[in-house]
Amino acid sequence: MEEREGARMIDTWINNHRQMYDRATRHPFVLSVRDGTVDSSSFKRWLGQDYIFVRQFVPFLASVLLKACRESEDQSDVEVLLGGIASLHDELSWFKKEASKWDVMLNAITPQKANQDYCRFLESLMLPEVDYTVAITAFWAIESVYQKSFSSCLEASSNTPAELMETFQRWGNDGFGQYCCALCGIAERRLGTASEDVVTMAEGVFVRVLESEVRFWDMSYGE
Ligand SMILES: Cc1ncc(CN)c(N)n1
Repeated sequence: MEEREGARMIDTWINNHRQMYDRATRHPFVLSVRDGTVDSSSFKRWLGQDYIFVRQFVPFLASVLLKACRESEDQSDVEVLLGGIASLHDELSWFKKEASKWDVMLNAITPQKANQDYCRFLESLMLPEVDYTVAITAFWAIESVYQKSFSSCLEASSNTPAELMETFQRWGNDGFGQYCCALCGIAERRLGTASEDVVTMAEGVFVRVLESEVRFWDMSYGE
C-alpha cells in the first residue's frame, strides 16, 4: 500500500482531541505533584492501583511483541519492544520497593472500577484479530501519557516534593522520552500505510486510552 504523504497523523489526532489529551496529561493529580501540594493518601492510592495495572500491562505488551514478531516489516520494532519488557521488569521491582517505603500493602489492594475497566480494555486489545497497527498505537498512547505527565513534574519551574522525585523520574526521564518517540515512530510508520478502517480504529483506541487515563488519575482522589 502507498504511504500517506507527510503523515503526522498522531499530531493531527492530538490537535483534534486536544481537550481530552490535556485532561489526560495535565490532570489535577499530576498538577498537584508538580506544585508540591499532593497529599500522601492520593499518592498511595495511585501507587497501589498502578501496581495492579502494570501487572496487567505485562501480558498486553507480550501480545504487542508477538504481533510485531509476526507482522512487522521492520525488525527493529521487536528490539524496541524488548527494551520495554526489560523496563517493565524493573518497574515491578520498583513498585514493590516503593510500596514498602510508603506502607502500602500491595497484596491487600483490590482494583477499583476504573482500573478494572482499563484492564478489560487491554484484554480486548490482546485478541489476535486486533491489528498490530492498532495495538502499537494503543501501547504508544498509554506510555506517552505517563511520559508527558511526569516530565512536566521535572521541569525547573516545578515544585515536586523531593521524596517523589524518583517516582516521576521513572517516566519523566529523557531515556523514557526517547523510548516513547521510538514507539510513536513505529505507530506513525504503520499508520502511514494502513487502510482507512485500521486508521479509524486506531484513532478510536487513542481516544479511549486518553479517557481511561483520566478515569485512572481520578481514582487517586477516591472517585
Ligand atoms: C495507568 C497507567 N498508564 C501508563 C503507565 C505507564 N506504563 C502506567 N504505569 N499506568
